[in-house]
Amino acid sequence: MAASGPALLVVPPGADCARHAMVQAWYRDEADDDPRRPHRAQPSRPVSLEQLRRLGVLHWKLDPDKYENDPELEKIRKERNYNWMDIITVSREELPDYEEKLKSFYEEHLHLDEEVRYVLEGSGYFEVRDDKDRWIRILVEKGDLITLPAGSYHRFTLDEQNYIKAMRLFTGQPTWEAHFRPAENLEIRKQYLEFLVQSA
Ligand SMILES: CSCCC(=O)C(=O)O
Ligand SMILES: [Fe+2]
Repeated sequence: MAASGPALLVVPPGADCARHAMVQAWYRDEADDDPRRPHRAQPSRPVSLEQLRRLGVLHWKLDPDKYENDPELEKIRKERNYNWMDIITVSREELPDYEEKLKSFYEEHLHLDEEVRYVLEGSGYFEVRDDKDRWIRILVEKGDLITLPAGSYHRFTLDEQNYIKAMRLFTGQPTWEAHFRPAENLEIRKQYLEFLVQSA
C-alpha cells in the first residue's frame, strides 16, 4: 500500500468556517404527512448558512461531549448573555405530556425572545419561514447550537429517531410562552420584519 498521501496533511482553508457550515437545511416540500420524515423538496433546494443568517438564524458546531466544561460554549454564552440554561429530553419515556408537547412544538409560533438550543444527543428538525413565507427545514444534530430570532415564526419536530436531548439557553428568567400565528400585532413581530428588510 502507498504511504498516506499529502492530502492528509492539507488543512482546508477556512477550516473554522467549515465547522460552522456543517448544518443541513433545505426547503420543505408541501406534503402534510408525518413531519418526522425528511420532507425535502424535490428537486432538492438546499439552504446555506448565509441564507439562514439573513433570516437571523445563527449556528455553531460545538463538541457536546464536553458541554460541562467547554470554553467555546462559555464564550458564546458570555457574548450573547445566555446566563440561564437547562436540559430537556424529548422522548416518550422522559418528557411528561409527550404527545401534547410535541403537538405544540410543531404549531407555528413565535416568542418575544430568541429560541436557543444546543443539541447534546439525538436530532430533530426546526422549521423557519424565509422572507417569502416558505418553510425552510433545518436538521439539528448532536453538536449543533442554533438560535432562532425573537419574533420569527418557527416550529420543531422530532425526526424518525424520536429522540433529542438539548440544552435550552436563555437570557434572564425564561418564559417559554408561544404566540401562535397570527401574531402580527406584536411589537417583536414588527421588529423582526424590519430586520428582514434590512438584511435582505
Ligand atoms: C430541540 S429542544 C425541543 C423543542 C423545544 O424546546 C421547543 O420547540 O421549544
Ligand atoms: Fe419555539
